[in-house]
Amino acid sequence: MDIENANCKVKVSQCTDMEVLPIEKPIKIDHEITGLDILVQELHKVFSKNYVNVQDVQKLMAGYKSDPKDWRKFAKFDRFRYTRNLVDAGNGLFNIMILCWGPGHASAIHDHADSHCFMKLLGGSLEEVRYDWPDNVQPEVFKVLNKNNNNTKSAICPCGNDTNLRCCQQDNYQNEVTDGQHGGQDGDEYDIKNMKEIGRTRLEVNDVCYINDALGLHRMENPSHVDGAVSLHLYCPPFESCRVFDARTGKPTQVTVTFWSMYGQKVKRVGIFGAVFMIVILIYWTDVTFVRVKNLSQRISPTYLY
Ligand SMILES: N[C@@H](CS(=O)O)C(=O)O
Ligand SMILES: [Fe+2]
Repeated sequence: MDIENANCKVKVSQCTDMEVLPIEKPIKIDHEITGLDILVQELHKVFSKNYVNVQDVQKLMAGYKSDPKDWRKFAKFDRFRYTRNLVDAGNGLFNIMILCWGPGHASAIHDHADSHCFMKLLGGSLEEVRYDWPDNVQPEVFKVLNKNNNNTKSAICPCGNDTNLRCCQQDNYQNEVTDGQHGGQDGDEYDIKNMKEIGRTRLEVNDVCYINDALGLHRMENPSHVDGAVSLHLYCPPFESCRVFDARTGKPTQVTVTFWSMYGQKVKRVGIFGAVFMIVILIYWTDVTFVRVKNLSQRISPTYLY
């Protein structure tokens, strides 16, 4: 498999039988993209084709020069954790979002649900730490390739000498645990020191990087204690859940990814008190309706119903 030429309209594990094309290195930026809205338009054009080369997406993202006036309206920070803010849903073929990292905010070690993940730094700086898959957990792509973890990774890592399109690791998820099961068919034994760090990359404004499950796992961190950081992420195909890994043992947990805002509007969340309130109202309403129906039924046909 040659990830640099993978068709990112499909999951990574479905890219294994593609034709190998010559690789252009370093990736040249064909033309400058003059705004975030133009970048989104260009991405729609590219994704309207049957085949979308990983490099085409990298080039487009690299061709856009970060300008806060383009993305300020999407950049919504939270005090406690990084936020995911949807910019465009890409007709279901990709999604593009802005992530806002407060000082010291970080993601947990995660995978990318067999999708292709592109990231561009828009503001501040971020550090990406990449990890090997834990011994007893395998991504779908390794199962398909039927190769061992190490061989696969070294064969396909697209890192070149290009400093702008650096290979990096990152993930996307937020901290809503939806499934306490750990790994399904994956092994049940998780040893301390299961997570092996395999690289660190500092990203500066306008750097673009790419990761998928064949390249490993990662976490991102805003190393600044003072400044925020803003990054632009594109995932294709889009995914709704991924796995996070315990940094000490490598134990995986399935989590749902959520948005803090969509198209510049904060997503309304029902907190625990809101949920309890709604349940009380529902019980009250059901009870009132039941009594009404019961009374009505008694009037209509009392003997039949009782
Ligand atoms: N993949 C993470 C962000 S990162 O840490 O790469 C997310 O989508 O939330
Ligand atoms: Fe990520």
